[in-house]
Amino acid sequence: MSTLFTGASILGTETADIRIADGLITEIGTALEPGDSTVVDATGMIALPGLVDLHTHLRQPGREDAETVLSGTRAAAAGGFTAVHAMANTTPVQDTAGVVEQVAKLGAKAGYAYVQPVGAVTVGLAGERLAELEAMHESRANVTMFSDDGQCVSDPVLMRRALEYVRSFGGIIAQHAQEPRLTEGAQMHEGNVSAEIGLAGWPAVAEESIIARDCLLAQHVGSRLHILHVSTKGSVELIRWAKAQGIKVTAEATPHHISLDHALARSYDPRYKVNPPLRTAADIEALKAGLADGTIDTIGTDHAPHPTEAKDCEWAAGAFGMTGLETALAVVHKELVEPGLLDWADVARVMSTKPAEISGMTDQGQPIDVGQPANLCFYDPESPATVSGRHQETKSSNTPYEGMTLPGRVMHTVFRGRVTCLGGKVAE
Ligand SMILES: NC(=O)N[C@@H](CC(=O)O)C(=O)O
Ligand SMILES: [Zn+2]
Ligand SMILES: [Zn+2]
Repeated sequence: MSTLFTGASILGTETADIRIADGLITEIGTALEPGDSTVVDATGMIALPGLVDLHTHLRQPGREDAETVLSGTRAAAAGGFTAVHAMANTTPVQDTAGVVEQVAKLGAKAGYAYVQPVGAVTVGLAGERLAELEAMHESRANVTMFSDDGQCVSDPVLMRRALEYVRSFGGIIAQHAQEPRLTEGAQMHEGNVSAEIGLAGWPAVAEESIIARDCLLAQHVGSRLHILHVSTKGSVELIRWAKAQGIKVTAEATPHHISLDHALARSYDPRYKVNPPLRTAADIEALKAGLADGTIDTIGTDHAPHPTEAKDCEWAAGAFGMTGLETALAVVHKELVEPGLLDWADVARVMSTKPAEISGMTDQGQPIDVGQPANLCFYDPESPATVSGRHQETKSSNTPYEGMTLPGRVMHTVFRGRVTCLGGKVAE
């Protein structure tokens, strides 16, 4: 069985037909004969390697009311993703070989995207003692990335030990950079809007001080560090400095931090409540410039589904987090491609090649070439779509883009040769 995608523009440049069979790309060329292939029209669409997200909350085990591995990977397929990294803040926490293997197994069973579990750095995300990092690495889930995301590994000694520990097997620590003492009770970005509306502020320095510390620790012990959801201009500057020193640091920005700002909190709608908080226009500009010059390596969605009751309430009681898998590519198109900061090859880099490389994946993030695994995303850049949380694949409706029109949409997704999304509809 083979499928022929016709007329797509590969990374926004040459137009070609792409044939896939047996999980691989078997032919690329112009005016290919259909033969007995199923033909899928991709005219005018941008063909990208399947997107890879290093930062996804799938909520299973524990919060299946908000998301499951199945619903979350269906959302991934709808968003053009062929691999997601399932964050460790589940219940129970992904801090043992048993739990990470269970999550990987659920991913394989669902079949919509590669599910790579992230292991917790500390037992129960409690920040007190290291989890079984090596056992998780050696398990069938083959964990290489570890994170207490949701919590910061704030103890510098523990952070140092974690960095040292994973160095032996080429692992990486992904830090949620938030000095907890500086953010006690914090509700939103600390600035003129928080002062005006009377919500407790989360200062930029709470993020920047941890990034500075951890870059120096990574340098000291010679280990790899990844900074999750970078949100401030100062953070971008620190990471640019660290990279110039040769420190092995990589960094991520989310679609929401490059598109939305703290003024939205004036609505008191907890839909805009997220950790780290939405920042200022100047921070947004710095993040975009950082993505354009490579200081920021990846776009990570931080897809964080929450059930209605956790968001349908007053701001202070609302949960932190926003969904993002199904809007990520269109937001990147709008915020980075339309203004000319990135071209589609850059998008492939920040949303597929780089994240796959950071995680050490070998069959994702590959170029669109004959012989490569058939992991593909076809995006129509001229088909605006209005976001509706209720109509998304994710179980939760806490999208910050509700009612907004984004400039394009993912039409087809192929995961290891399986068409997981066709014409904007996720396969059954
Ligand atoms: N980003 C968030 O606001 N929330 C995330 C945790 C996290 O990414 O820190 C969640 O798990 O809900
Ligand atoms: Zn986080
Ligand atoms: Zn997260």
